Amino acid sequence: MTTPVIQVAHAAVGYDGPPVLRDVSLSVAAGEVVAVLGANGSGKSTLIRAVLGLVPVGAGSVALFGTPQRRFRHWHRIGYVPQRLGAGGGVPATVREVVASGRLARRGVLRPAGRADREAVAAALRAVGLADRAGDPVATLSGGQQQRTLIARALAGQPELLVLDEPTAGVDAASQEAFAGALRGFVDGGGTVLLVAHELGPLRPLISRAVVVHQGGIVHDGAVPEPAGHHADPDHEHVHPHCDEEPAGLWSI
Ligand SMILES: Nc1ncnc2c1ncn2[C@@H]1O[C@H](COP(=O)(O)OP(=O)(O)OP(=O)(O)O)[C@@H](O)[C@H]1O
Repeated sequence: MTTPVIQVAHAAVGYDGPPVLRDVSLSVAAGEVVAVLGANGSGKSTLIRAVLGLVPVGAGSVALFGTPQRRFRHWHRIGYVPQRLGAGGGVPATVREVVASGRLARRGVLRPAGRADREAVAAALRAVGLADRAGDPVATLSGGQQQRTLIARALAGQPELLVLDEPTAGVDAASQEAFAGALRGFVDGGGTVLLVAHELGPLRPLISRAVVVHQGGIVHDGAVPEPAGHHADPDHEHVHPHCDEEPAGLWSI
């Protein structure tokens, strides 16, 4: 059996106060694209932050690429795009500069960018469809394009695992499609993805597994459930019969 990329075992995770997640276990194998679903405040972001060591794990354990998280040092193997982070922030950086910053963990701050760095940045820009905006200040881009810039920054580091917190939230349709294409390229190249999502949209065909967080635990781990209330959608496909087992209402839109 190959070593899981992510292995969370019986983890309790929280901030000050009672744990947000209790006895959570999750294993993600190489090449999987796992969506973390759940209602607002259910703990989706907390789960992925715990995987990355950004929130302490009180009980249980987390391992990355087979190494206990507290001993894990190869963070360049992981690309992370946090939730709703403005790429512009008033900084007059160009799209290319922001994307190039994703190379720093690989090359070290003091070594000048080499050809491999420039090629990785160019490939990441092409992957998200922003090659023609490379020289533009990030602040002049739409919200969706700024989000794509952040995804390109993560891709530029050539990670093996991408962790994305609501990458398509509030993003225009063109950017969602561009992002889905970039993600497909990443997965076709052998990458592994863990992402939080409210609406899967064009990402849906890429998702190999869904994990639903509810009331502090994982209540579903398997096929992507149908979102509650979306059966009336014009593009809703009836790929399954209606049944009582459907975890309706467990992830809100
Ligand atoms: N930094 C923090 N300090 C204290 N409590 C927090 C912090 N971040 C989140 N929480 C709490 O943890 C719980 C889970 O939040 P989390 O952001 O993980 O949920 P979520 O499922 O990602 O929600 P959303 O869909 O709204 O992003 C919430 O009750 C939230 O208030």
